[in-house]
Amino acid sequence: MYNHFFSHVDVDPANINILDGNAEDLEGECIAYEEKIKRAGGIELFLGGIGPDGHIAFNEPGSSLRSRTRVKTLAYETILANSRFFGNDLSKVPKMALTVGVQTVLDAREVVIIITGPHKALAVQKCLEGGVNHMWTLSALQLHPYALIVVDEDATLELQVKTVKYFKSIELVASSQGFGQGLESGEAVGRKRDSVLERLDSPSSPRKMGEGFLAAPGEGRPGVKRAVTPELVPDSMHERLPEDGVEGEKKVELGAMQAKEVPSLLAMHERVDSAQA
Ligand SMILES: N[C@@H]1[C@@H](O)[C@H](O)[C@@H](COP(=O)(O)O)O[C@@H]1O
Repeated sequence: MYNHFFSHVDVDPANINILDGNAEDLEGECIAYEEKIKRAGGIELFLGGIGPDGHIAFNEPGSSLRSRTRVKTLAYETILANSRFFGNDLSKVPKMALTVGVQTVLDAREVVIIITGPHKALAVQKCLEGGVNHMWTLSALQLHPYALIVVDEDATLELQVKTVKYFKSIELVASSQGFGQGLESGEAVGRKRDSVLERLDSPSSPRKMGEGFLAAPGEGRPGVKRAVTPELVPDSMHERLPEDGVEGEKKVELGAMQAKEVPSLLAMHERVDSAQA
């Protein structure tokens, strides 16, 4: 960690906290680690990798998705994968490790996982295309609001072509619209939330709780009437678009397949209008 990471970034050594696998009281060490995270205000960014069996941190297959920092017995595959750090001598690789839990990772504000190589391709497929599953613990990230998985081409080998194309196309469209992968700072998100809450609570806010709800006839709560608000009148989406397209819209260069699909989607209203005529 020092050679490959900490020595390259501007970090105060006092702020480096690595679990001590040689601590006398291993359980105490794990409890203290969770407590330190809590006292620091939580993990801002969790950066990690996975094993070929899809484990995140050292949360081997079958780990509880609610797990926290604890002692974990390593799978043979993991011992094998980590033998490169021990002169390829299996007997020197520890058989147990201290690791943050799946829930510890899920609690981080943002998670970035870097996955390279064909030997991780099956794990990528299981975790991205399959459901949330404790046998492939990376899959728990499907529940995280800000998770980014960075892969090389080799790691995508087991994915469906459709999946790879899908992710590439949404990336292209998002960047053409000026959206990156960046996550706003916690403060900025907090400020935005405060201002929205303030607006909702403001007495001058046109919408108060209960207004605009549809109550079944005769079952309405006192003061709540069935009303057709302007929002409930169906309108045509295309009428909201300016004649010459959305202002500032950038041209999206899509592959041959999408190029055919996008214009037909944009022209959807025309088909609806002609069907109604
Ligand atoms: N605990 C796991 C390791 O078991 C795994 O090997 C590594 C990925 O490392 P790499 O991307 O170098 O294979 O991620 C985590 O740290």
